[in-house]
Amino acid sequence: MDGSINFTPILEQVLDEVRPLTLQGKVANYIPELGHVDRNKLGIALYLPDGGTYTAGDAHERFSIQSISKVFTLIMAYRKLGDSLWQRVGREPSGNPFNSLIQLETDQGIPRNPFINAGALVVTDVLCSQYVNPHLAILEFIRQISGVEDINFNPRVARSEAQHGFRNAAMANFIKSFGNLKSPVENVLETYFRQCSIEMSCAELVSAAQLLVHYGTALGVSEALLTPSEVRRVASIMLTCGTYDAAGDFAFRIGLPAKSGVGGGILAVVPGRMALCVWSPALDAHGNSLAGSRALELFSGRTGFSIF
Ligand SMILES: NC(=O)CC[C@H](N)C(=O)O
Repeated sequence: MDGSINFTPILEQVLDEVRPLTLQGKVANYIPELGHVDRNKLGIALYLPDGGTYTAGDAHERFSIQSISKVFTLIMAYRKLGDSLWQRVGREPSGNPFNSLIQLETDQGIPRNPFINAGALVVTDVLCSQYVNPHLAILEFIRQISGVEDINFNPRVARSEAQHGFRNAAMANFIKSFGNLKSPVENVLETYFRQCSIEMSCAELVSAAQLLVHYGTALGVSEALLTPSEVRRVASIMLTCGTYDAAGDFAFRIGLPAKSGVGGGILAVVPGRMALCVWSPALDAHGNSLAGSRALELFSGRTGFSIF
């Protein structure tokens, strides 16, 4: 695809086609505060290195990034620990739902990958050991790489999740029992719930993802934050684990490394080529945005933006 194409009409057409799907699926309400979001919201943003940013629909409205935050915390922890990170968390798809506890016992508290909740808690624990105020460090990092200074937490969402986060608390305690959480469980959970409550728009997420598109160089940051080979590894984990037990189906239908969140956002990235973010709050049974997944599928099918 060449940079002179105007992608806005393609994005608008994709949104028009998937709009009926926003009525299907379920807005996540196991975090009660997320259940109040309007299911009619639908936005998409595309960043191309040689073409800039294209947007359609509600691309500038902020939503709860939830598990998309796991991409940013993984990058931060990877920067700090390098390959020794993989002693504490694996990089194999789990084939199980994002909040499953089932493999943790047989795997001795080493979560399968950094994008299921168990793995993300370990990654957040790494940041708790590295920073005095890890939640502020995460926010600062996201502000820095996106170039948007007023990105923030939503304290109501963080509190709502803390009040109902029994599974995550069980998981964190279980991992701690195997010695794979170093900080107190309460600190790790508090940081994790806050990072999940960060609000960004599709346009802001594709800005932040420039770090991966440009092989480690972020917007407005002079030094490289990751090496090109680290970027390829993060993208590979997005492809194999970023959409949980639907990752195989995502690779088959869409062919893009992607990370979803229960706020209804999905961020897809191809290093060197593009970042694409879609938001529609209603989710399918795997916890991935239903209309959002279809939008990515239509877009990649129509433009040939697939890694395969
Ligand atoms: N898949 C997700 O977005 C899950 C994130 C959510 N905060 C949770 O821990 O349940």
